[in-house]
Amino acid sequence: MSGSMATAEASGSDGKEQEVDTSATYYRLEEVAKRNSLKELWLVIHGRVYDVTRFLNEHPGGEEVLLEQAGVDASESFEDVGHSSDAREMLKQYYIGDIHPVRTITARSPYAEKTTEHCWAYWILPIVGAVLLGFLYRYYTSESKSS
Ligand code: HEM
Repeated sequence: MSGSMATAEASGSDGKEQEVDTSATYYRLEEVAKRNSLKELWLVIHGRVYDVTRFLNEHPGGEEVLLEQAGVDASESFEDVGHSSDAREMLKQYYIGDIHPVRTITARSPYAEKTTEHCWAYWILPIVGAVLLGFLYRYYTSESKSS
């Protein structure tokens, strides 16, 4: 936690460069999804992006399982296998960046709320208009009857 915050703070000032061991690179899920072949194979485990292209032949679990998870979030499959701590240690070698945090947040709530607001406006305006027209119609018809 504090590590990533330090990175974010330091990335703005050039003087602190030596203190920053990992300047975070962010990828979007769409970018990861494009690397889904034997030529180039990326996958996501717990929000981190791994380029496992050169690991395919070396994976003790075989390249087939990695191909199945190519370009997608493989966190669940990775955990289901119960990989050893050695395997987790190996992840570091293939780490290339993180999944973009902003996109994940905006994709969930604020946009969804906005669309509902729009829907309401689209519904309410015609209804209010129709009710007003109804009243006007009744007003005029009752007036013409009484006269
Ligand atoms: C970069 C990511 C990965 C690394 C570094 C990695 C590493 C390893 C290692 C070192 C082993 C040997 C057993 C162990 O030490 O736990 C292993 C086995 C295995 N892995 Fe992975 N793995 C990765 C991703 C995956 C993924 C995404 C799957 C998807 C299902 C997977 C499925 C398996 C299976 C089925 C085995 C065989 C387990 C067994 O023989 O008991 N691995 N992996």
